[in-house]
Amino acid sequence: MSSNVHKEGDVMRQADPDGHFRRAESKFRHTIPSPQFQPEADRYVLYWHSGCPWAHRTIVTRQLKGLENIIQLVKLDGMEIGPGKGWCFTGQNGGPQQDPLYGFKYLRQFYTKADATYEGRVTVPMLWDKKTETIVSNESSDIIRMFYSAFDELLPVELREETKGDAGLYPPSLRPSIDALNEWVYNGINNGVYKVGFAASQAAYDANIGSLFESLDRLEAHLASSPGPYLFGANITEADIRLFPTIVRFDVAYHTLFKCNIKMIRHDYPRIDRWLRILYWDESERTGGGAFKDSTDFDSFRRGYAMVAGNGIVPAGPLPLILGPVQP
Ligand SMILES: N[C@@H](CCC(=O)N[C@@H](CS)C(=O)NCC(=O)O)C(=O)O
Repeated sequence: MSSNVHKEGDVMRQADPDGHFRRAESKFRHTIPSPQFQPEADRYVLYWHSGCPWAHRTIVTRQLKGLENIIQLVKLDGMEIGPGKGWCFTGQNGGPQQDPLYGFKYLRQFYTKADATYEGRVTVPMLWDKKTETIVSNESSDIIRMFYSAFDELLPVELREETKGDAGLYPPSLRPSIDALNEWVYNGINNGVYKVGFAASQAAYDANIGSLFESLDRLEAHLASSPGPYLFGANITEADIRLFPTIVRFDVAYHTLFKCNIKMIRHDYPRIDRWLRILYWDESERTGGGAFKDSTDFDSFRRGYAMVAGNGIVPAGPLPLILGPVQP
């Protein structure tokens, strides 16, 4: 009973027959660097949609790493429901009218170009290789790790992970701690909101809502017991990158549209809220000039979640969408 295989037209069906949402494994898991995929400028293209939290982490990382001139970005700006449809180009929400490489209208066309027999879900983010004309990866957690260091030889010395040492995004000294936190944050929070929001039965909702808020409580406690301002101290790490897209959507989308409404970040989790605002409002060099703020499109994800989890009506609040800047 897994959601691994979804036939065309199943875009809106997210839960398994028992009402539980189970995220499918990503199918394309190649790596850069590898013999087939070498780091080169202007060879790879990242396809994304601004509503998607998994794509959001790759966009943040691209900017934090200064990869803007190395990895091309192409924005899908629509979602159509029906057989053969899904993520698409409309030209009406800040993206191009059609794909600049092949003139495709749907993301699905890349998946079937890469693998004519592909039957899995057609998801963003997706990293495309222009040279071999195939998908490198459609797994955000792998893509961000490639971005940390695979292209470092093409970047100025000060942006390389080797130069940054313990201040890097995924420094060897912190890897076990980051991995451990990622694990429960993914299950309880990143994917936790989806297990609640896509639950198709009361039993599935009831089974998952508690662990989401227990995980948020645990996160608040983690921040209370750590030096801050970031999850692992004075430097932004992978743990912050992976958490941010979920937390920045929480009050304005998940709380209402996904029924994650036992508590709100801004009213009930002062340390998480502070952490969020420090990242969001930072437009200094530390964030590549605003990687978190620039990549956050509140309207896009409010509209997106209203469509997938509601009837398309976008709730007005809470206002403001995010509280103001705070000093780190
Ligand atoms: N494991 C993937 C998940 C990506 C994912 O689920 N993306 C969603 C958008 S937020 C998607 O494209 N959904 C379309 C579908 O499931 O049909 C990753 O982290 O990259």
